[in-house]
Amino acid sequence: MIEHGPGMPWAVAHATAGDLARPLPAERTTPDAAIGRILAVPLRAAVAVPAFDTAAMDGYAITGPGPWRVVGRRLAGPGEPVDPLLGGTAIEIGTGAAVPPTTEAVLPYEDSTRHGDLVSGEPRRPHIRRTGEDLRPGDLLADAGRPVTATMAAAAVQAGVEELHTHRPPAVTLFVTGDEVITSGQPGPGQVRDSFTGLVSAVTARAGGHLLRSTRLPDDPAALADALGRPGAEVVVVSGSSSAGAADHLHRVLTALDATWHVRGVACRPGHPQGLAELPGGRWVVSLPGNPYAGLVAALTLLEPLLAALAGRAAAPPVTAVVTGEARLYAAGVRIVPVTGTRIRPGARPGSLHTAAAADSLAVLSAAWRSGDPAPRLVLP
Ligand SMILES: Nc1nc2c(c(=O)[nH]1)N[C@H]1C(S)=C(S)[C@@H](COP(=O)(O)OP(=O)(O)OC[C@H]3O[C@@H](n4cnc5c(N)ncnc54)[C@H](O)[C@@H]3O)O[C@H]1N2
Ligand code: MOO
Repeated sequence: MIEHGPGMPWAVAHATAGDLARPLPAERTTPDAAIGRILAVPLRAAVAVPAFDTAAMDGYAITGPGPWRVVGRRLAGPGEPVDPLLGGTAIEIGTGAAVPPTTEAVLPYEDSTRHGDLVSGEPRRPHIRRTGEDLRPGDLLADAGRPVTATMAAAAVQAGVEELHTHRPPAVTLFVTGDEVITSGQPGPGQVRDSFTGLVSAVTARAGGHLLRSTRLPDDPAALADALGRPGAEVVVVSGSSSAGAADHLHRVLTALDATWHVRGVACRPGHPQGLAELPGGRWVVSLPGNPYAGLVAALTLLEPLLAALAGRAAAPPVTAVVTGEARLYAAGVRIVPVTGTRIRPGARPGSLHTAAAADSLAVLSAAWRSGDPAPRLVLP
């Protein structure tokens, strides 16, 4: 059962979830498969960029004083190296083609005049991208700990990198408890439709993990114990069953499984009965209160920082920004309210998501907060 008293201060709970877990081991993947993951080792160029002396314009590769006699043509594409250019000669060249050794400049078509096989003009700039002038093998592209973006993956490919070393993304399984919860169709009398699976999936993906599956469980301690005891994902999320009711078995089951509690109740409204525990063997259990808005608060307070840490992201305190408006503050902890821009959206209740649906973030208001003061922000998924 949830401990009596207000519970762990919200900021301590949030920081604890981000500090507890070490990043999962690194894996090698293609650059594209690494997008969204976190670099486990620095990313360095494998080859020079450009890899060869390259024409930067369409025109003529020239050397020596003009006019130049055009002795050949080279367009971008594979091919044996061409012979060095002799003084007073030129070859017609395409952007991206390897320039012949000894080329002094590429004369763009628009700066040149051609009569028969003679070309003349005034080279104003070399228009040659020299081997390695952007990157040399071993140059640093990104430090360990950086998230791999699509741009970074493309830069890695350009620098000849075939594999990136990134932390394995944490896998999550969600157990949706509650005899009253249905996962499809319109609820009948006494039933509610599951609103956790989509939210947990989105928060998980944003933190760098992936939701393996969501399974509904009845309010039955044996079913819950069996589900938690089975090997599987690194992180098990349980929605509902977090509180004091006759059907709320999670705390008893975790005690029976010899779990260690790291967070057991948080001094916040809503979301008070949330928790974070560790099973023998190292799997994590995150307990989300069944009230959907309270569960969302818990997903952003405990699940997201835990997953981010497992995915290899450095823990960071939440961004703080000014909040204006009115809220009923909670004397023994924080009140967590939906906010659009700086403005509080009034009327959020633990069981309902519609107020948060119209907001862009949640603001964490201390008992001392006054309109216009900054407060930590949790961006809504
Ligand atoms: N005597 C006490 N009662 C309650 C306390 C308390 O401290 N003492 N805490 C209240 C608070 S705060 C919350 S939050 C809830 C937490 O409840 P549980 O986590 O045990 O969840 P349930 O009782 O199963 O459900 C609560 C509520 O949420 C609805 N629900 C559950 N799962 C889903 C789902 N997947 N999708 C949509 N809605 C869901 C469920 O039908 C209930 O209405 O306990 C208070 N009680
Ligand atoms: O804190 Mo419950 O988490 O109010 O709805």
